[in-house]
Amino acid sequence: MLLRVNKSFDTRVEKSSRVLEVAESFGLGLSDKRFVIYEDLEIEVNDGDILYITGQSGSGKSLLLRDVAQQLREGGKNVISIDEVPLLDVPLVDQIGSDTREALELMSQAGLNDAYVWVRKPSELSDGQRYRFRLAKVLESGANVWVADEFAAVLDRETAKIVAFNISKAARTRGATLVVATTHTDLTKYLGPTLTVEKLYGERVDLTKYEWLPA
Ligand SMILES: Nc1ncnc2c1ncn2[C@@H]1O[C@H](COP(=O)(O)OP(=O)(O)OP(=O)(O)O)[C@@H](O)[C@H]1O
Repeated sequence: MLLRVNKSFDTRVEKSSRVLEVAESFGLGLSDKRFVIYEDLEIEVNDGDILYITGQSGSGKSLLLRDVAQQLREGGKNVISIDEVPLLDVPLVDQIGSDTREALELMSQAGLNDAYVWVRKPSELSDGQRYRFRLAKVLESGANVWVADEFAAVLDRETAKIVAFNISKAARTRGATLVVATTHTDLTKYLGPTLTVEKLYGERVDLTKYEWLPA
């Protein structure tokens, strides 16, 4: 599916006296302009693709990820976003999988390998543990597009790499499309993306396609 992304904002700011002070002190022009982040960016996303969106904070990763998710949804895909996974206030092992075995399998795939954690409720977990549980729920969801903003940002880098490898493998196994965005650029080897999108300053975007041969 060929997606076209356009995104721009009005740069009009509220001219309070402090804003005017800042503008004057730092030579900031306050005339109304368009702030263009994406202009006719074309991205081809097919079933089973793995998109790795990187770029500095504020460069436009989330905007792109949300737009891609929305267009795929409009194209009839069943899209799940890790941020939207609802969690129940019961032990983890009771809210995933059709039985205990499957529950543990899903959580292990998402990098949750600790029995102590399996019997805890989401509210008793660290951010990183909760993130991995959400990933496990994504694996279980049966959706054909998996979207994760701030991907693995709350994980230490070693765990992030393992989780990236596991989720990518799970996506390939299930034929799901995976779209992740993060400032971290150290996951290419582990995700094995079919497309990397590096958002640079202004409207600049670097796209790199990879040929990936299933093992
Ligand atoms: N509603 C809005 N009005 C004006 N500018 C906006 C609006 N929403 C986002 N922006 C601008 O668009 C740019 C991209 O935002 P986006 O959230 O996609 O960044 P990001 O790369 O995901 O950053 P981060 O890694 O910090 O989450 C930012 O510079 C932000 O200021």
